[in-house]
Amino acid sequence: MDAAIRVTDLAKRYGDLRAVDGVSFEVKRGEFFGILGPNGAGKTTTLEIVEGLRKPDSGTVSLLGEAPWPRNKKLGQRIGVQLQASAFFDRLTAREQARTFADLYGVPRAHADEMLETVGLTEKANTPMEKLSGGQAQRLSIACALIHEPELVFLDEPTAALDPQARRNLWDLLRKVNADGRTVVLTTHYMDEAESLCDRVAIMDKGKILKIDTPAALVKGLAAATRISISSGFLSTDEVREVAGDVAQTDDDGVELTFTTHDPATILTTLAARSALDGLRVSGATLEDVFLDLTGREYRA
Ligand SMILES: Nc1ncnc2c1ncn2[C@@H]1O[C@H](COP(=O)(O)OP(=O)(O)OP(=O)(O)O)[C@@H](O)[C@H]1O
Repeated sequence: MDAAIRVTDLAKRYGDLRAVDGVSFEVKRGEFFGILGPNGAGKTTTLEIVEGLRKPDSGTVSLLGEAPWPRNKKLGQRIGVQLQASAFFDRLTAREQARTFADLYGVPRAHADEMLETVGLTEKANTPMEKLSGGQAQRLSIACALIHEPELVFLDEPTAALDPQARRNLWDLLRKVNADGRTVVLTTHYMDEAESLCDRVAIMDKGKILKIDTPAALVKGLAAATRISISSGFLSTDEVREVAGDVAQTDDDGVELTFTTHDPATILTTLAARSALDGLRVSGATLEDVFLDLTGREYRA
């Protein structure tokens, strides 16, 4: 089957800044695809070019088999773009916003109410935008992006600034959107979000895609395997290095001393012998380790 999105050698500069610097990737139909990277990596610019909102300096985009630029009316009905909540009218209620979108897309207004139900906002249908919580406003923006039942949905940092519970609720909603057969493309600077939701993740930094794979394969390909944390104050970072020659990356933030190792068994035995197991946490490598491995620096969203 043809790809939902095919991007080849995309580039976009703002003055001297290469915001997008030779980006290529493909998204399969039905896939949940994530672009993960810190602030300023170029995720939004990439997404806007793919959506047809911005013109690239060079490179090509095929979106559902069409060119999104210059503005392509055929695509409007087939894709959904989640707008930031700030793009709504404050005084309108959730239902009025959703109905406005239904009118814009020429779909029955009943769809607006169905979508509010899908995103769990029926109870807030008569609440004005300005009185919705951050999570509710994000849900409304997703409802509006889905109102015309697009094949493909773009979400730009959909859970930014939400509390952990609201984020997890929204994750469930996004999984449902994808399980309904829609292709979902999301940008995020949250590692755990990419890991939990996406079939495949493109790790982006400084305008370039460094690697694309499933979260599991990204982590598996990594040399650093196990992350061990113990309470601070039992050993110094120097002592950790002494105890275990095979230690990469130690960090003591005053609460926890954390390091990664290829040889957890030996190190855990040594820590036990020194009665330094207080607050012990052991975990496998995460996408944060992948980022560190790829860029040589800690991930700071
Ligand atoms: N219209 C613009 N004019 C000039 N520079 C821009 C413009 N839009 C973005 N940039 C710059 O291009 C770079 C990439 O920005 P972009 O918004 O694509 O990154 P991002 O990965 O989406 O980051 P964020 O998570 O902060 O939104 C940044 O350094 C940003 O400051």
